[in-house]
Amino acid sequence: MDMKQYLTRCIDMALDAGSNETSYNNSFEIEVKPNGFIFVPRFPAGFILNESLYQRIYEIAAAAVYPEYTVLKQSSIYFVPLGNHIFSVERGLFYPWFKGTPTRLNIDDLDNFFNSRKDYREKMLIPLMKDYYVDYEKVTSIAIAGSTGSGKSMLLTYFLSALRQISQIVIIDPKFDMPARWARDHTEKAITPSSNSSKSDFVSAVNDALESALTTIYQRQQALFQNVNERFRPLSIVIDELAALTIGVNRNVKDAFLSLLSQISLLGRATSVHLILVSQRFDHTVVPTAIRDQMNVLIELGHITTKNVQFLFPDLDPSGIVIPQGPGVGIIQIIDDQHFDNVLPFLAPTY
Ligand SMILES: Nc1ncnc2c1ncn2[C@@H]1O[C@H](COP(=O)(O)OP(=O)(O)OP(=O)(O)O)[C@@H](O)[C@H]1O
Repeated sequence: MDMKQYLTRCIDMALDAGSNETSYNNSFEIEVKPNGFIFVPRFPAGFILNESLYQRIYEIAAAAVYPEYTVLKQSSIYFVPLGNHIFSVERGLFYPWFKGTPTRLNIDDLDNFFNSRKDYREKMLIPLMKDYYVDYEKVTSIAIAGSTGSGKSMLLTYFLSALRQISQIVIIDPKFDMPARWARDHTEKAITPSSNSSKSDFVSAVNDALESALTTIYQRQQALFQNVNERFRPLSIVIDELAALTIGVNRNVKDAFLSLLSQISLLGRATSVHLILVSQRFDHTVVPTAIRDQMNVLIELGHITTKNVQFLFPDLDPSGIVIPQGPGVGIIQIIDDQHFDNVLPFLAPTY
């Protein structure tokens, strides 16, 4: 059986299951293309071509073609005109896919791996999975979410090793944990709480660092005003466990922190000032929606459920996305002008 026949049967049987009145039999056709397949309904049909039908077919097909293909989840119905000028079959529902499944990178020695990348452009392309890169010049802010033990620290260390080659880094580590140790071992700057000062003092120190980043942004804006082609070395502000900075802190200090963070997230794009934020959750008590909306690399690790993804991916219903099991696994979306905006299964690099 070829893919066209196989998909037709899978969809036909699953759609008809449990329904007495509706027969899909002979009422649609499947066209298989290299970059996806098209569900072509034959009108008049006994079903309604709506969002719910689109997503049901996605769920059936995504599982049916795994692991030969990965069908890309769309947030809404994807119509395509077929251009054949036959009223009954002039349109279809498109399901983009790519061959195979997302594949994890296994790296022996992280520092060696990034040191061996040669020129600056190559270093700017941070590999995240096999044949899947994020271009640091094209994105401003990265959000990493996930429950305890889901692999956030390991992924953050990976990003830090990559960024060390291309960016000035300021690390903010409220838990005095892995990022602080990494900074010590790699002689980078880290802001951490100290035993003899209050939490508000610590957040005030963080605010000083953010103000300094904002000053850099203003200076760079001036430079850009003079010369629109001016390029800057990236400055990356890395904040681990964001929630720890906003909970239980003096109201004024917290408001100042969130206001600075919002300004950096809004203005950093043109001036190469980046935010990398890590938090178990990104609900509105942790980060205002204005900041969340500016994030253009979104990663959720751990258990992927509608409830868990609602903050980083408010429009996503994750049902049907085939996510492998294991540590450092979840979903990713890169919003730039190079990737499709789809949410993909994600396997964080192992090293
Ligand atoms: N990409 C990965 N590849 C292989 N193993 C991983 C990966 N990510 C995480 N793990 C395993 O899962 C364990 C927990 O990961 P990690 O400490 O990064 O989680 P976390 O989300 O930072 O947890 P916490 O919030 O408690 O700090 C790691 O010690 C490692 O054994």
